Amino acid sequence: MKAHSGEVGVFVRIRPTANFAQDLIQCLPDGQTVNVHHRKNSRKPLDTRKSHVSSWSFQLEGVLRDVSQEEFYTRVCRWVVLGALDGYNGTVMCFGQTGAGKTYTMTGSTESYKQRGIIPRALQEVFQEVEIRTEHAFNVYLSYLEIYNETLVDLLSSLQGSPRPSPHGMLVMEEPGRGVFVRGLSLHPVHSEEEALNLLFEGEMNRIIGSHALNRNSSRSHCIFTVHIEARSRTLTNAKYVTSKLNLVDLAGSERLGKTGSEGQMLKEAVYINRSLSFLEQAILALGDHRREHVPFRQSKLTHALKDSLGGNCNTVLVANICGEAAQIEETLSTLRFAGRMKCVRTDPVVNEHTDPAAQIKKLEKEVQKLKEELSISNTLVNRLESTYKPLSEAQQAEIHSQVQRYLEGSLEEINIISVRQIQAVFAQFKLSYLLNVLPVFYFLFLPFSLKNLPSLPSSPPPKEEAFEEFKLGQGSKINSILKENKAVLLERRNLLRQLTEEVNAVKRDIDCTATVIQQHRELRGDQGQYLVMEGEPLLQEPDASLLMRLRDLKALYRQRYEVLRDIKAEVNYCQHLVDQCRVRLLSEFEIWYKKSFLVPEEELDVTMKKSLRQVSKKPSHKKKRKNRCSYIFSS
Ligand SMILES: Nc1ncnc2c1ncn2[C@@H]1O[C@H](COP(=O)(O)OP(=O)(O)OP(=O)(O)O)[C@@H](O)[C@H]1O
Repeated sequence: MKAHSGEVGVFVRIRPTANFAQDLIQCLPDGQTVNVHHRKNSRKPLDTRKSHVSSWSFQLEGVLRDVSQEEFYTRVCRWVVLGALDGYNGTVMCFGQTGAGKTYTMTGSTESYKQRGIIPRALQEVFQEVEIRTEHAFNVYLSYLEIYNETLVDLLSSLQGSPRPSPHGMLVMEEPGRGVFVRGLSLHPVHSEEEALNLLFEGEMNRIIGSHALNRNSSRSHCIFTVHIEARSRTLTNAKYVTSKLNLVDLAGSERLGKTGSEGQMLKEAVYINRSLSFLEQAILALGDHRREHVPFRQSKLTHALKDSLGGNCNTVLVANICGEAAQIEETLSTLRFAGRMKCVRTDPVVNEHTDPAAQIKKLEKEVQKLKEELSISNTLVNRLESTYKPLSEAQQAEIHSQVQRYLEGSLEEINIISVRQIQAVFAQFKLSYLLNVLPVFYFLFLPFSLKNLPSLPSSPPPKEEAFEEFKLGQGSKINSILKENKAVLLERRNLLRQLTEEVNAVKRDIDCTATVIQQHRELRGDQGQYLVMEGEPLLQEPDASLLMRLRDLKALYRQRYEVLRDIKAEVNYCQHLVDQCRVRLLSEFEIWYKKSFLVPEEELDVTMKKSLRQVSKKPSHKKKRKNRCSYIFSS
């Protein structure tokens, strides 16, 4: 199933009625056009003297009247569900006035199996496909979110294994790579259609129980049922996998406040619904206008939660549910206008492909192993010595250090290349020498190691610990003092870093507190009905200007301190690097000094050292050959 690139799929579904207003609503035979004629005084159809008739024509992807639930699902939703199984995000959303058939379309009627709606049919389709697509392993999870009066409710939180509700409540959030998600919303793994349906019923039940307990109307909320799908190939052993979200959204019914004459709790619910639907409309308008750079998604919980499901990287379908009666003609018109705007929103779905880091590592490890084996075979074929992939031993490192020093001093003409690892170690030694010579702090302290000032040779070597202390006071005193100095600088930088981190965290806490207070102010005003609604448009009152200014200043301070923190972090890393380098240098010089000072027998030397020493011995030397091999080592 390919994605529908282009526009959002918009369909109209007309609720069956015996009083269909034939003269006001005309469905054209093309199955895509609906014409509406509206008389200003249509509530009094007989009084036609002063009425003025206006006509509108809406062309959509489909106008569906008297279609069964099965046909509706097949024509409107099936492709979105199949797309989700292929890794495309999908959204099907029902919009319309109260009683127009949104819940019937989305969930269906409990009266008969035939009348089940989109959600149960989609769940059936998903698990049928999971059975068929044996080349993939699927993981399916469900979540069920309700938004009532701008409050987020987890309809599946009563289930076993759900995370404990966060003390901060649920929150719509965004993260790079993860997109929009609701923090604190429980996600439940399901393995069969039956298990999934049980969760749907549980959620429906919780919605009803919640509405009774809190004395509110269950159809006065927005509901988002989400099927989260993850698919991994069973045949390809690559680390790639795809994920998708299928959002099935039943919006609360839109209604005109004046018409219903509602008051108290009902009025408050209606204000919240109208406000969030008006924000939804604003977001849709912005999405449809390609010149607009900013889309106001954060104005309500609904638009924020649906941010990545209304167009863009998503197969989106809007079902505009309308009533066919003359008395509802104004609401029908307003629903069709919304549908017309939604048609302008563009979609460009792409598969959500991810790379599994653990699988990627496994794959690379296998590849390395294979390459090693191939290299080993090729070495055998050309009679080359086996390369080793183990890290260099201390003795090997000491030898490389000695070679580099002698090379720099001019006593060694060239360094024989043995392996890539050895080349890297040689370069590291060059770098270290360079750093020790050019950095001002080391410049005057650094003196190249000299073999001429060797101590007189004792008969048996002293313990290494003792010798090391002696070395640090004598031959290695310079590099030791550099190490000490660098350690002190590192400590001082680390303290500064700790101090700055605390400062930055304190500013962050301040920002969070201020933002919470601002949010509380806003909610308080909303609760007290201070959000005015004029002509369906909500008027927002801002919290105290001083709080907003404080938030702005805190954010600026945070940015500034964060930059300093970042610089200090880099300095600490650099200082740590220097300390490590000095430590290696001190140890390797000590190793050389120890061996040279205390006549370490040749057998104790590493094979690599012996080899390179022999190479040196083979070279024509301007120095006199000695009988004793050890004394020869010292002279080189
Ligand atoms: N296509 C249809 N065929 C048969 N009955 C329908 C159809 N659409 C809606 N109904 C019936 O109309 C009534 C109202 O429908 P429904 O509850 O789905 O409306 P709604 O838009 O969800 O309303 P609300 O916004 O209040 O939740 C229900 O009894 C439902 O069974």
